[in-house]
Amino acid sequence: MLDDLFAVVEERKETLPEGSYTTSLFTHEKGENAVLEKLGEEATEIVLAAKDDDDEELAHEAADFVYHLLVLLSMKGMSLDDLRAELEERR
Ligand SMILES: N=c1c2ncn([C@@H]3O[C@H](COP(=O)(O)OP(=O)(O)OP(=O)(O)O)[C@@H](O)[C@H]3O)c2ncn1[C@@H]1O[C@H](COP(=O)(O)O)[C@@H](O)[C@H]1O
Repeated sequence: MLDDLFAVVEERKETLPEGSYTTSLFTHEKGENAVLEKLGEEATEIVLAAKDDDDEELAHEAADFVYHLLVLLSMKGMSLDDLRAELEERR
C-alpha cells in the first residue's frame, strides 16, 4: 500500500498533472518549504492527538504525515527502499 502511494507520488512528479495537490508540492506553487512546514505541523498534531487519546485523529494526522514524508523522500531522489534498508540495518 505504501508502495502504491509512493508510485502515485512518483508519477505526479514525472507528469505534473494540473489540479493535483502533489503536483503543487513539486512545483513553485507550494514547493519543498510547504512540505517541511506540513511535516512540522502534522508532527505536532500527532503528539496532541496521542495526548488526547484521540485514535481517529491520530490515524488522520499519521496518514497526512506519511503522505508528506513520501513526497519529501521523492523530492530528495530517495525511495521507500532507502527507508527499508535503514530499518533492516536495525534488526
Ligand atoms: N494521501 C494523500 C494526502 N494526505 C494529505 N493530503 C493533502 O494534504 C493537504 C494538506 O493537509 P492539511 O493537514 O493542511 O489539510 P487538512 O486535512 O484540511 O487540515 P487538518 O485537518 O489536518 O488541519 C490537504 O489538501 C490534503 O488533501 C493528501 N493529498 C494526496 N494524497 C494521496 O495522493 C494521491 C494523489 O493526490 P493528487 O496529487 O492531489 O491527485 C491521492 O489519491 C491520495 O492517495
